Amino acid sequence: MNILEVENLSVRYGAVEAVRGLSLRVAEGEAITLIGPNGAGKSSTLKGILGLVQASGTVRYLGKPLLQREPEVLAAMGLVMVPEKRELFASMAVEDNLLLGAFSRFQRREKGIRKDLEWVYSLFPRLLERRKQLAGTMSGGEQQMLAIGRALMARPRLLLLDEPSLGLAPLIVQEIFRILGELKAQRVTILVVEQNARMALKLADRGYVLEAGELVMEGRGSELLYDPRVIESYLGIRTREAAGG
Ligand SMILES: Nc1ncnc2c1ncn2[C@@H]1O[C@H](COP(=O)(O)OP(=O)(O)OP(=O)(O)O)[C@@H](O)[C@H]1O
Repeated sequence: MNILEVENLSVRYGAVEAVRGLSLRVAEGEAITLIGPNGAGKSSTLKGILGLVQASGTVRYLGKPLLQREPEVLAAMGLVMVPEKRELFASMAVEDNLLLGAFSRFQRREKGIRKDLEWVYSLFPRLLERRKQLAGTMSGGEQQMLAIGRALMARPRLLLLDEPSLGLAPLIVQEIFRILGELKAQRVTILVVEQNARMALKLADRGYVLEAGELVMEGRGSELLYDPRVIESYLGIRTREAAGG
C-alpha cells in the first residue's frame, strides 16, 4: 500500500519556481530518498507536501487527499517531520523534549508513552545518558538524535527527514544513518531528503534525484549508487568508497 502519493507538485516563491511537476510515491515499509544539490528544491518539496509553503498538485496520504495541514493534526495522523533546523526546546531537558513529541497522543495511556521512551532510549543510548541535560547544551549530533527521537515519540506512520546529515561530522553522520537503517529494519516508513547522496542511497530502497526543481532520475537505491551520472554528479571522489560498500 502506498502511504504517500505526490502528483505534479509545484512550489513557487514569487518569481522563483523551486519545484516543478514533481511526482513520487512511498509505499509502506519503504525507505525513500530524495537527493540533489544545494538549492535543487528538496526542502521545498517536503514543505510543499506538508503544506508549510504554498504548493499546487495532489498529495495523498493513506489514499486520501491531504487537506489537514496543522503540524499537530498531521502528527496525530502519523505524518511527522524532523526539520532541518531541528527546532528543539533548548532550555528544556532532553527527556522533556522527547515527551513533547508524544503530545499529540496525550490521551493515550502513560504506559504506552513510557514504552516508547524506552524504545527511543534503546535506539539512542546517548539520550538516556543525557536525559536531564538541557537540549540546547547538547552537541550538534546529539541534537539531531534528539530531534529524531522526538519525532519517533509521535509513533510515525511516515517519518520525513530534512537533511539529517547537515553540519555534522562524518562519524556522526554514519551513526545517524546506522540508526535510520535500524528503523528501516523495524519497518518504519522513511522519506529522507539529503545532499549526502552516498549515505542516503545506501539506506534507501528507492531514490529520486532532483535538479533545479525537477526530477531527473529515479530508481532503486543500489542502482543509483552505481549509476555513472549519479557517481559523477553526486558521489565525486567517493566513487571507490561507494563501490567498496
Ligand atoms: N522562502 C523562500 N523564498 C524565496 N525563495 C526560496 C525560499 N525558500 C527556498 N527558496 C529558493 O527555492 C530554491 C530551492 O530551495 P530549497 O531549500 O528547497 O532547496 P534544497 O534542495 O533543500 O537546498 P539545500 O540543500 O541548500 O537546503 C532555491 O533557489 C531557494 O533559494
